Amino acid sequence: MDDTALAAPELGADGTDQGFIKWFKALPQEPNLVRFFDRKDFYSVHGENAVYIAKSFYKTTAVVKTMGSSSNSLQGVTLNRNLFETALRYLLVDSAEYSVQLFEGSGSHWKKTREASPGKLGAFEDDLFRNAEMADVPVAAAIILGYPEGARTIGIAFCDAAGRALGACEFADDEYFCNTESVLVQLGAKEVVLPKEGDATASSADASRLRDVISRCSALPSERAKSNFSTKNLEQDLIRLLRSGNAEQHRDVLDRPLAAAALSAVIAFSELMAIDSGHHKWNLSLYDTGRYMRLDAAAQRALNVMKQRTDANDTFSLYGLMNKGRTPMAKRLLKVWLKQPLVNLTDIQERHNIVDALVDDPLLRERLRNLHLRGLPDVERLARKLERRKASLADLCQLYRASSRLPMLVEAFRDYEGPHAELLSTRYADKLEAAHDGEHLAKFEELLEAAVDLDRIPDEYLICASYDADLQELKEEKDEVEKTINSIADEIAEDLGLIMDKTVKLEWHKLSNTRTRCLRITQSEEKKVRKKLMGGRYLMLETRKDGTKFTTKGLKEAAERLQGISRSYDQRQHALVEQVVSVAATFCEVWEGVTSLIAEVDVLAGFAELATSAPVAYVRPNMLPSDAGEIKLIGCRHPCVEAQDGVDFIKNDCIMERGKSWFQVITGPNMGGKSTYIRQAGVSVLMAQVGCFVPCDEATIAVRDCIFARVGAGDCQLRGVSTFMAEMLETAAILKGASSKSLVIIDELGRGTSTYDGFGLAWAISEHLMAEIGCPTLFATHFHELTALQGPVGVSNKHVETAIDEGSGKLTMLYQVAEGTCDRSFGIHVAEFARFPPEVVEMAKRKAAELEDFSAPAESLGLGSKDEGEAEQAAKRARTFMEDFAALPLDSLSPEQAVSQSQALYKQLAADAASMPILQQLLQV
Ligand SMILES: Nc1ncnc2c1ncn2[C@@H]1O[C@H](COP(=O)(O)OP(=O)(O)OP(=O)(O)O)[C@@H](O)[C@H]1O
Repeated sequence: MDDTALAAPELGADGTDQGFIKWFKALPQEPNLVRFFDRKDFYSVHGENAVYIAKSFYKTTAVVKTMGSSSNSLQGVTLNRNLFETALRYLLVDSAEYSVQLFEGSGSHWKKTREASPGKLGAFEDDLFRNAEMADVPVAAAIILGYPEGARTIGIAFCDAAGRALGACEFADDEYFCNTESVLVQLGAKEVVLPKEGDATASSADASRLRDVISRCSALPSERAKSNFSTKNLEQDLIRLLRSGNAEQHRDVLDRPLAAAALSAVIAFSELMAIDSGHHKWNLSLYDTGRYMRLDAAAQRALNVMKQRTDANDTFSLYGLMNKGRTPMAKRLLKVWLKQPLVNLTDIQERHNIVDALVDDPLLRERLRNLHLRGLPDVERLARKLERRKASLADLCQLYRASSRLPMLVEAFRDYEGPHAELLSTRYADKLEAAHDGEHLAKFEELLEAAVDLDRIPDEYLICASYDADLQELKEEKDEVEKTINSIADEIAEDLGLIMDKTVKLEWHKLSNTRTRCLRITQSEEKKVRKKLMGGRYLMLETRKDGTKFTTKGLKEAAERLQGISRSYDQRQHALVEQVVSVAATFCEVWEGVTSLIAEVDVLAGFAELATSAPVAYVRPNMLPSDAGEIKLIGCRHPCVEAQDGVDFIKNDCIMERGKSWFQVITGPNMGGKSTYIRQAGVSVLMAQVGCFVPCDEATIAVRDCIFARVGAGDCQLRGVSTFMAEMLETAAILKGASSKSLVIIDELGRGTSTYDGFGLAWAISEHLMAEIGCPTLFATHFHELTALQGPVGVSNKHVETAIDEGSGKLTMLYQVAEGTCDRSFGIHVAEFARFPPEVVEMAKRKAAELEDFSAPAESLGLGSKDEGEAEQAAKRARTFMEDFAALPLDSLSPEQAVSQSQALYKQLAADAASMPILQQLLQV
């Protein structure tokens, strides 16, 4: 943000108006709504929002001014245009948690002229994206819940304004709304319309769980009256909205009452009927929930799919890592793809084929990325502007620039001679060529070449005179008068003995509402010619420090003529721009097709770039049908961890075979690399199904229909779930949604609890996954007891290896995942590390096997006895120490925590030993 953006403009008289304050205070209070007031040269925000805006954007409340008197006062803060746009972007797009209203007027007369919310940006689109890329596709959704025949059923519809796509579907869901959650994640909905509480048919428990799901998916719930869900006019509305003009062919949607109700609500919310330019432009489909891989919000988070505000750098998230596209369209498409990984084997392989071609042919990749795609404008947004007839001549010229690149793209594809030549030809070259033929974009280019004065670009965007006879005539007249003005000026200069453009200049002078031509001379020149100037021929206009302005009757008349002609010329320009825009708008459909091809090529070329530029090159995964029982990731890495500076990543194999190692339990110390190992497997599967190569040396992946991820306590706290049990039960319920074709990743379930409840549930979940679902599962846990699991799917126990340097006592994480269960003497290593006397460690080692059995007699602790009572006491104390030590959840503590807690126990023991010579003796040996 620059300094000018931070200077708060002063609130004027309007702001202090008592009428305004009274009127403002009477407005209904609505949470998450920010009202802006357009005060012509700046904007203002009032009340509580003023403080919020000041803190968020000025980083100080000093800019908040109190208006009015003490009995009737109101806080206000002002924003210049830049800051207004920044605030809008934050409220509506980045945080996507607010609605915004803009009021225009003065005094106490203000009218709401525009409003927007995260799922409906239309009214502010130009302000939002004038100086910033549109990073997301704004999708609005509507949900209605019903219980036909007693079954909990969801109707959901969405509106993707950018892609002009409407969709709806209806499905049964469980009490945790797992299916709804994955559909919301797939759609990337920013705002979800729901029937107003009270109006809704949903039970209150269901309604509140549904709201939780919506928030978990980072969408804003937006309540609307039940009447918005009425389907009374739906068919008529669809006839007007749909490209086909035919509602009948959408009986698949219309005959599903809840889907249709949700569709009505999303159409009403997005105000589609009110936007004439959108009529007959929309496509409607019955949304197939099985079309894409399902990811719930927790899986998205666990796999770091999307960027978080707290990410220290871009490569922390998969999106940041994979976002190598050159155009804004590619950036948006990647977000959509990451939410909608493919499940159809052929479609996945087709994307891999294209990436393959681009990996194998670096020249083609280079040509596409660095010559033809780099610097392309946001064609998608420009085309939409054009469609709404809001495009300027400059916008059309941007589209012209994009259009002229298409033949080069075609040529680049045609030059490729590798194994995927036919695919590149049919998928891109042929289509782009057809879009650019004489009937389509070549014609669009001709139109602009004929219409736009290309010589004046980029200084001015004007229709060229030759395009229109009237304009030509006006231009000639204008040139003629300008010539006259110049010769009058020359003649004046000669008369005064001055040199044009040196000692005298021809300039503009503002006279009330008009401008006229004049001559200006400096003060010192004025002294020399003052006599002549005062001679009556010259009319003095103004004398200031920077000189004296004057004119003559002839010059003034000529300037007036020029003004008249200029006005007509400008009007003609304006009319012609409108004409050109409306002709250009007939090409919108072609642009839509081109946009999606460019975006796709750009994303895939970015994947190829990532695959080749990663610290270790990625490989093309061999994809198998989803019923194949095999996921083999050889030399697998976590792409985000690997990409961090200074990380020397240790690769691991993750081989999951049905019947052998379909269910893997990974144990090992905290910070040992368990999470990274299980997440990198999930990330690789996700990347493969998005169409990307994978961070492995070799990979075979049976397509997954969904990835479920559950992460333990950390996540629980984040979500504010009241009890740990609730989280566990929810996990058990959510896993009902998994099938044998899913991938389940569970990380440290039950961490933070030492109760048997946690373990019992972890066991129950595992049993359920193995016996009932049979899906490949990676389970990182500190419950060693889970390693005793057995099942027909094949359980494989793994552990992450650590090493203790005997000399320094330093514990090193090797990050190597090895077969078998974790070495349980880890706790003893920690004790060594904590510099326990070797004898105590020795004793602990001997007793390690019996740790659970604390009934060992005193002698077994090797205490011997002179005095039975004292020995007994010492043994008792030693046993307590052993009990306490055994109870430390060493595997779920960091090494530092383990050491400090062990040391604390030891210190206590040593202190108690002060009064127990036997114990003292033992500790000092
Ligand atoms: N294979 C690896 N190669 C290099 N560094 C790794 C590897 N795996 C993990 N790390 C590093 O170790 C850190 C801890 O790893 P991770 O979170 O996976 O451990 P964990 O055993 O799951 O611990 P926790 O139980 O605390 O989640 C990671 O942030 C990463 O920096």
